[in-house]
Amino acid sequence: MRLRNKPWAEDFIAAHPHIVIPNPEDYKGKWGELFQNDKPLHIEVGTGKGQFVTGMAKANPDINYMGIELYDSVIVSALENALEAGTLPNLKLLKVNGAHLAKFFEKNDVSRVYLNFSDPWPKTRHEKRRLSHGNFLKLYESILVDNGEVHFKTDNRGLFEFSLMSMSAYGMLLKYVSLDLHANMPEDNIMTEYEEKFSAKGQPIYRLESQFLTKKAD
Ligand SMILES: C[S@@+](CC[C@H](N)C(=O)[O-])C[C@H]1O[C@@H](n2cnc3c(N)ncnc32)[C@H](O)[C@@H]1O
Repeated sequence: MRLRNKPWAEDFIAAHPHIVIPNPEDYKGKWGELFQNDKPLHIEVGTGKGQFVTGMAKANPDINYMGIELYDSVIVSALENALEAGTLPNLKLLKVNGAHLAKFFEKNDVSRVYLNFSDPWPKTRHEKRRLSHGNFLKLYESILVDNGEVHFKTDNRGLFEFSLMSMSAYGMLLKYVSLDLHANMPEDNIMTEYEEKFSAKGQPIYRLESQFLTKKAD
């Protein structure tokens, strides 16, 4: 059943606490207890309707996935996608602001961060809201394992260039950069909703993989 009536979203979400975690602060430092295993945890910040995390969870049962989304009205669609996909014990959703990740995760909780088609916030005065701004990178570093990675896809050239510069200025290693992912699409690429929409229009998809480097002691 597809829910169109968004006022129902809150109740629908609350009825599925095994997928949309109602008390994420309880698992800080011990997410393995929730998943009942010690597999690595990969999170997507700004998961939208969750097509990517659901597809990744199906394709990679040895990794735990968590889709993080700000809005009830959007995460309800991710929940519907997760339910339609059937039993995926390695998939959870969190309805929280990505700016507050440190409330729910601590160092070594997360092995990889995905940022897919993040809002570009094109005005310079809003650049701190971009999910690849240095302040967000610092936050990701504080919850990732040593040498943890950030994987990023976008259709937006301005955001892509900003993110390359931001990650490079932060001292991250740029491991992979593509200016047209679909020209030579990796077999294991899982498309997001936005990726499908923009690539269908013939727009190039930019992608990068970057890695935090362990800081040497002085
Ligand atoms: C443009 S959509 C992309 C959705 C999906 N990742 C995709 O590629 O199809 C960006 C999503 O990020 C969410 N978002 C933006 N800022 C966020 C934040 N600070 N924390 C969590 N989600 C956020 C928005 O609500 C929106 O659903």
